[in-house]
Amino acid sequence: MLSILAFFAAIVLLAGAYIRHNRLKKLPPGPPANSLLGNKLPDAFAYRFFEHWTQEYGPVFSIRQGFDTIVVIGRYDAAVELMEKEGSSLADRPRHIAAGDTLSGGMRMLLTPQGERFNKMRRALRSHLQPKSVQDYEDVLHRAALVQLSEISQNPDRHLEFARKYAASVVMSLAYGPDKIPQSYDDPEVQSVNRCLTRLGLAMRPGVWKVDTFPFLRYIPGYLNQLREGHAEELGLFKRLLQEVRDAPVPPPCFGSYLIEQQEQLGLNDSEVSYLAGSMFGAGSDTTASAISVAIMAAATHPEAQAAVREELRALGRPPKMSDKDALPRTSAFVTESFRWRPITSGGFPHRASKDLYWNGYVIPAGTTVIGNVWSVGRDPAYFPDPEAFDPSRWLTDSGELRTDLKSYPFGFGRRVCPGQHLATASVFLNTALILYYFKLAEDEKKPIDVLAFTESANAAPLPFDVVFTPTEGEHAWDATREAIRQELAMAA
Ligand code: HEM
Repeated sequence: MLSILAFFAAIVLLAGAYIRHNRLKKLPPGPPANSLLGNKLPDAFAYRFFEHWTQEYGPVFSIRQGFDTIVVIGRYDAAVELMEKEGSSLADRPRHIAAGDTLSGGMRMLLTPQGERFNKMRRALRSHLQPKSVQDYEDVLHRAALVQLSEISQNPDRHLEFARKYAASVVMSLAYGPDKIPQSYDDPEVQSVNRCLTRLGLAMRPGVWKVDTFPFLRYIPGYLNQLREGHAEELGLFKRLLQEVRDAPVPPPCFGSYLIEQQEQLGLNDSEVSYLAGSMFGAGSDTTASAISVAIMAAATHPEAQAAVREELRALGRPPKMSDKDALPRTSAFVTESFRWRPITSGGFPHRASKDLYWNGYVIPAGTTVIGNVWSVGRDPAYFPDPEAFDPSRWLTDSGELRTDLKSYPFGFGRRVCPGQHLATASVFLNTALILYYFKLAEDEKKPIDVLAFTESANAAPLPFDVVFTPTEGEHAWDATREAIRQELAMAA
């Protein structure tokens, strides 16, 4: 008993010394903290709460959770200076024993620490998701977007569900080939992958797995069994899905085929390539679906911005395509503003400093968790005046072109920036353009949309909301609109 007490006393003393040592290093300012437990954080929407601390303590503030220091960046210039320019020193992730090491076996790219495995995975994903490769997927995206449009035209009340099905179709088809396009979001394979994602989301919730704060808990027999079983299940699923690609008589055009063909050159083992393809679904499906739904929400609640986009789209004289993007700056600006207004990964994803970093006379010590708070960076009043206003014109030059000198970082920062950003942007652009070409969107007066009602999770999804869809030509044009969409879909099939 005495030795256990002595052990814990030593931990407390060491932690105290560590905290004092970091204080001496002049950390960025921050709210006062309990000397042992650190700062109390709200149970929900910490990223919104952090905006208040940004206003109070400045663009870069520090907080503490147990023994860990966390630095939060909430303004544009500081994000560029630290997250972007110091990107190579912030390419690591904080250690996630529960979700990363155990549940993902260290192979889920999002949680993989900086190092050889991360570099190999990133190289493989990048080559397949760069802008040029995304262009090659134009037909897949176009067909899937038309399917979504057609479904909305039949059952407008279910627009959220159709956005989820669209995103699942695109990512499944890109990862495993066109045969894998699900017929519905309830498809058993989509559901199996989603079960894994739910488990991941739970394992990543701060405080759920105490082992992430007290690593010695990992040695308690049986403690991590539930996560180990989860890992075995998801590895089995990801391996089976990739094996189906391997067994196909003709390799389908997809990321899975590329991984199998290039496996040796990429230097990745069977489990790693399986996880890489499987992670694509995890990272890219619900995020894209939520971003499409946010654009729908923005359109329904901002009739003038919506009308400006429709005018541009209608001037084309035919339904828009992905390749029209350069000719549709207002539509692009609308999408970019929807990313800023309600970013999906609102709180950003934690990075880890691999060396001491210096900012304005403060030190961010090596080992610190650094979070670029996407919500706040996109609300920096110096760059985005009246930040809560939805105003696509902030992304346009005086001559109406899309600005290239501004970003709101919805896809994160530096070396860990989302490799799927071009694909996701193409998806949101195409769906927004097609929906606003064919339909006028409005709020239901009896059920106004709560534009702040989102899920509390790493990727925020809008809670169900009602939208009134009316054909662009008016109520009388429902049949003609459905027929026009049906014909376009037939041509694209
Ligand atoms: C609107 C949709 C999307 C949003 C908002 C989004 C956002 C993000 C963010 C914020 C990160 C973390 C960046 C950081 O650490 O600073 C991330 C990482 C990642 N995303 Fe996306 N993403 C989206 C779609 C996609 C798609 C379509 C794919 C793939 C098909 C994808 C694959 C990934 C992967 C693999 C990572 C991990 C990268 C790493 O840790 O190095 N994402 N995403």
